[in-house]
Amino acid sequence: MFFICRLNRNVHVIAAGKAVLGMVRATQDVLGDHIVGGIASVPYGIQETLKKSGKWEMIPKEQSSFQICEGAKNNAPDTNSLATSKKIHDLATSLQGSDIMLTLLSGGGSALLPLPKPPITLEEMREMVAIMVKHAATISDVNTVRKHTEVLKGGGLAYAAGNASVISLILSDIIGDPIDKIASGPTVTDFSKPETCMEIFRDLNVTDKIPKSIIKVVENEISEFSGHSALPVIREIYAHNVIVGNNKLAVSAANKAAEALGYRTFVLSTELCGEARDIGEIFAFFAGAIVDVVSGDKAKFDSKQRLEDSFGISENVINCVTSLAASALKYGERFCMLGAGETVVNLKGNGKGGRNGEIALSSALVFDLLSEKLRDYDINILSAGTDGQDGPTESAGAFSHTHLIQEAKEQNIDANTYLENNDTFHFFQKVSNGENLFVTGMTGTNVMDLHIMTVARKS
Ligand SMILES: Nc1ncnc2c1ncn2[C@@H]1O[C@H](COP(=O)(O)OP(=O)(O)OP(=O)(O)O)[C@@H](O)[C@H]1O
Ligand SMILES: O=C(O)[C@H](O)CO
Repeated sequence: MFFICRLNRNVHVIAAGKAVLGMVRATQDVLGDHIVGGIASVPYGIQETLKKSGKWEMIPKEQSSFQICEGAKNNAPDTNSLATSKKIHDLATSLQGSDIMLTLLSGGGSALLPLPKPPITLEEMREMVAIMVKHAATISDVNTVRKHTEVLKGGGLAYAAGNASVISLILSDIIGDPIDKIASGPTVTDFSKPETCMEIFRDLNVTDKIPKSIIKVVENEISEFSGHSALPVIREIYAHNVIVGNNKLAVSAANKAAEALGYRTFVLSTELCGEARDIGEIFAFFAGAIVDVVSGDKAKFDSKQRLEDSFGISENVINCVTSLAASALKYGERFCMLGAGETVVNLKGNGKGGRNGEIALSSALVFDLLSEKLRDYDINILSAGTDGQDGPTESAGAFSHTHLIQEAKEQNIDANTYLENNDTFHFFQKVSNGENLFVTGMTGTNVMDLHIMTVARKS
């Protein structure tokens, strides 16, 4: 793509997402007074949290023409983020051809940039997302629908900026870094067809539950644009979209930190997805398979077989992990397996929890199943959201270990009941006074979830 724009005190910054405050600050440091103003839509409380944790390098410098607006409690669009979106839309439409709109985007941007297409209301958008998420829709599916039903998404923000030059710096929180899906792609030409929205509703079996106004907007689009892109392809010429970070960076940093602490490490994948509980069980069965190899016993309960049969993990990968771990453990070293990605939860209960709570608790239940075999090993798992928020909870995630379930039993807490009710937050809050909850507060970044398992022989 050929792209020229002249930097001359003409940069307007528009930022939206959980991780954009630090990005705003970095652009201020680099561009100085070339930035003439802007608006950042960020989550409630993030400025205070970052200040309290001493992350001053992530706090933007004060500038009267730059507004920082907080909103979207619990990552759901609200009247505050709607008001901010309207201001952002007005700013974008006021730009001239000689202006540069520097857009900073990260995950969480969808809830922070809501502007439903009439007659859809904010409440109906919230309802639609809640229904889809409850039926385990992936974020890609949710955002495909958002792109067709909201003004600023699916390239709408770039479109509003008319002839201004649009440059977007994007921090990815979606597997595979799809620029059109992250924060619902406000500056990316949308090539998805509106028909896909109806297919997604059908596949999730939720068509009847989706508010009528949303169905109507999608149907109108289908008849209006049938067979074409929802936006003129010419938008591509003006928008330059660049991924500036993703979960591979976070995993690589965690991997280096583990090595520095003396662990032998293995990265299972940075694209873990599917049902959260499966990922928890996979990690725990890997621990079982590792211990089987170290002990050389003919296992009573074959974890390797379980990894292959129930989760389709290839024999090659299992052998690779177990032999690496076994060679470390045999020589007194510790082993660390890392993974990252974003799972889904098929919500059946009415409890409070998140993907990471489910991963931690389901891994603990497998540890309990394998407790006899694992008794000479110190095995811990941390599963957490890099943004510091695990679903609608106050924690980033939770720790799991080989005696967690036993500990809970001794405290008359039944893990299965909590897991079945999707109530993992309360489980972890209750057991041992919450010592296994991982509470960080908002971190100022957002590159999906991290899962870390350490395995060591007990001394
Ligand atoms: N009670 C619960 N137990 C388990 N998971 C839940 C529960 N309630 C919500 N979730 C899950 O939490 C997730 C929504 O949380 P959140 O809005 O923080 O998502 P996110 O993907 O981390 O946000 P973003 O990507 O926009 O930064 C969904 O995957 C949803 O299924
Ligand atoms: O904001 C969003 O849409 C999600 O975090 C994915 O980027």
